[in-house]
Amino acid sequence: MYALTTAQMQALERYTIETIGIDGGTLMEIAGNAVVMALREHELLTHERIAIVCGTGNNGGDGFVIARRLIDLGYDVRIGLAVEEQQLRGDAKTQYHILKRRGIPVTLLIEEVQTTAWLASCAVLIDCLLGTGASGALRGHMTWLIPLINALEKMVVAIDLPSGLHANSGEVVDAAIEADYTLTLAQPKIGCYLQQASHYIGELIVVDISVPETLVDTLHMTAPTIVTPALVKAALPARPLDGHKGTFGHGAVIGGSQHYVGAPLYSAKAVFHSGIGLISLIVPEGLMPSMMLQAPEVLLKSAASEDGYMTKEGVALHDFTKIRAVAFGPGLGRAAQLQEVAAWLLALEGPETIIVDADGLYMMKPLLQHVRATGKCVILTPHPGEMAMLCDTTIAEIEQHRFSYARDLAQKFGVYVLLKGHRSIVATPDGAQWLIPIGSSALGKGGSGDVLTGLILSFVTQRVPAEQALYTAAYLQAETAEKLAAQHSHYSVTPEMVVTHLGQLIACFVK
Ligand SMILES: NC(=O)C1=CN([C@@H]2O[C@H](COP(=O)(O)OP(=O)(O)OC[C@H]3O[C@@H](n4cnc5c(N)ncnc54)[C@H](OP(=O)(O)O)[C@@H]3O)[C@@H](O)[C@H]2O)[C@H](O)CC1
Ligand SMILES: [K+]
Repeated sequence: MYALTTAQMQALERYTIETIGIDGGTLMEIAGNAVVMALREHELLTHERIAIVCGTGNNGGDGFVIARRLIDLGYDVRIGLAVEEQQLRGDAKTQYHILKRRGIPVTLLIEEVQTTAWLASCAVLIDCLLGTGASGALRGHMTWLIPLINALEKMVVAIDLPSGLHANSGEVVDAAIEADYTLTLAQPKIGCYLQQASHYIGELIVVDISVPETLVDTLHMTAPTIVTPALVKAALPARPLDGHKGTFGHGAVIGGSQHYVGAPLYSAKAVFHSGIGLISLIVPEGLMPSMMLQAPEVLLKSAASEDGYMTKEGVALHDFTKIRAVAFGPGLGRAAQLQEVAAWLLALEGPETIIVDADGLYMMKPLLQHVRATGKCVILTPHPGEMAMLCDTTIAEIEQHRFSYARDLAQKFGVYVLLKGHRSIVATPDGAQWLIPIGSSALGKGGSGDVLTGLILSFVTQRVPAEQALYTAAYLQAETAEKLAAQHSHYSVTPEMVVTHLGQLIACFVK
């Protein structure tokens, strides 16, 4: 499954019509019928009255097909048109005339008081006002109709996209339908994962309309792959029955400073709950007493420090020859000597992979142009604020163009990037991207980033390829947090709870 732009979706549609030979009218008929099947399969219909509201374009045309088919199946359906009849064009106009010839009435929704009463008499509202063709601020009757639909607080199912949500950017100019469910056609649109889109989308269901996913390859498109449970299951490291500590590998966390004691501990604990063989935790010497008894499974190592921050000499005393991967940054702080640690780490023989998080990102930024020459696999895991620092721009700019900033950073320096957020993105040096379609507000707490870093470290140490380790870690953390939030609320789930409950989710995947 891919997240596509409007232009890409239109290219797939054009290919299906012009090259495969399924004409536009037939495609609309297939789409409408497929939506009806999905509505029934997901039990979104009621035997009370259903209203289908339609606009000028093909999204409205889909609505006419859906309405006709539901009527044929015995549902009590009302159809509303939010534009004048003469504004209809192409396949939508054809479908409108099919309704007319069938004697099915269509109500014009061009007057607010009557429309309110009309909508209020229905239990479910199906939104076919605008789809991928929407642009700019709302115009005409949509300006009052969309807020009115939201105010009625009925169950709303949006077809293809919630009307008013921009398919490419996730932007909402004035208002957009706040759907309970969005039945998107063929493939999800990229805007469903950007900005505030999740507020409008509700549950996203993808409907197959005979525009197959394989066309994305046929047409050589580059689009982010949406991470599914199947991809996560396939990426989990093998666990041979006779495996031992050496099989599952030795990783290290370098972090902690006088002000941040908990962060590296969270990373180290997450590592241990996800299959690694051995974990070393290297912290400034002053932190040793407070860490001693907190995680007995961790090999705790002290590094000489100055002003509460570790020194290169202090870290370099330790043996890294058997360590496969290092996470650099949790609780590290920022100090000039830490830049020396970063430079030493990049040049270090032994660890094949370096994961850079939190303040480590600030220390690594001036060195990024040297990454390619080292031949190491370097993974950056910024949140939007850290990404803005790395790209010398603002958070707002990053949030508006998440996919392009992640891809450009990865390609510029030959690094792997996990741009965190409500919908995290993975980008690789060769331009591939993955999108994690889930997230959790329960993770909006200090410590969550450290847990994620630990999970990534654990998976790469177990020799999971970097991009798979990134999307698997992010997916498992978000899903665990959501499952916990269902029991304990989004307010109360802590990073520690996520760590200790990860195993329940992993168990479901490896069954
Ligand atoms: N993906 C597929 O393979 C298929 C998709 N289908 C459906 O088609 C729509 C896309 O259809 P399209 O006609 O391109 O676009 P819309 O239905 O979104 O309508 C666009 C018209 O709406 C008006 N418009 C645009 N922006 C606004 C606005 N901000 N306010 C008010 N009105 C707006 C505009 O009309 P004008 O008369 O004002 O010019 C646009 O022309 C896709 O989403 C699917 O639902 C196919 O049915 C099956 C295959
Ligand atoms: K819609």
